[in-house]
Amino acid sequence: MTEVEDEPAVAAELFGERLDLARRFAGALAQHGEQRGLIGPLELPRLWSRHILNCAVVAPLLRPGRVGDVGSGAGLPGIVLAIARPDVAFTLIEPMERRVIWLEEEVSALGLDNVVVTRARAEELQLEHPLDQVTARAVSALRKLIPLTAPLVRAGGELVLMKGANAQAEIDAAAKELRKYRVSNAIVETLGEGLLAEVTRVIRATVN
Ligand SMILES: C[S@@+](CC[C@H](N)C(=O)[O-])C[C@H]1O[C@@H](n2cnc3c(N)ncnc32)[C@H](O)[C@@H]1O
Repeated sequence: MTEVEDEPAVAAELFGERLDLARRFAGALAQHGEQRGLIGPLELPRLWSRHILNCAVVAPLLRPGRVGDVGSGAGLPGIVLAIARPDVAFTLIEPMERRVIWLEEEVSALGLDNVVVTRARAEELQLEHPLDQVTARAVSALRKLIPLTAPLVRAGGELVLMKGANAQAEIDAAAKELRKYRVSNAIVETLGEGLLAEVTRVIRATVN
């Protein structure tokens, strides 16, 4: 054992009996991701440890209910979370046609019956039922991400936004937007410490 736990055990715990689905998704992304413009070539060798598992550690934060993933792109974190949490209904929100096609193909190939893919810019989306939680990864800085995500969430719901090491600075810079969109209790939470090669940071905040 090195300074991190052994990754197969972490993956088995996060995905349970759906570990094979996660491996199939990682395999598809490794095979087609670069050619379809979903993932850079430098990311391929660390796809499993730095992308799939870094997204999967967010899964325990989700409540059974309706979760949207804004800017799903390659399916990170949306598809990974949908594999890990079959009890949650996911809406993957992505405006780019070729990425939407990829997401729809993977949802169908993996047989994910808890996922709907919606082609839209998040700020233009009209939802019949607001979401319980919204996730996003690598979409934009928090002050720009708040107007895209908070309006999709019901009062009392939550934002769970994957961020880098400067997450707290992003919260500080977004004070005006947090107020305007009635988002409170923004905190940075670190996930996967001692479990993953690189920790995952999320900003969690309540939408009022
Ligand atoms: C850098 S990619 C990140 C994709 C994925 N979340 C990941 O971590 O690999 C940003 C994604 O956000 C999408 N996006 C950009 N603006 C958006 C908007 N207004 N609403 C929804 N998605 C948006 C882009 O099309 C793109 O797929």
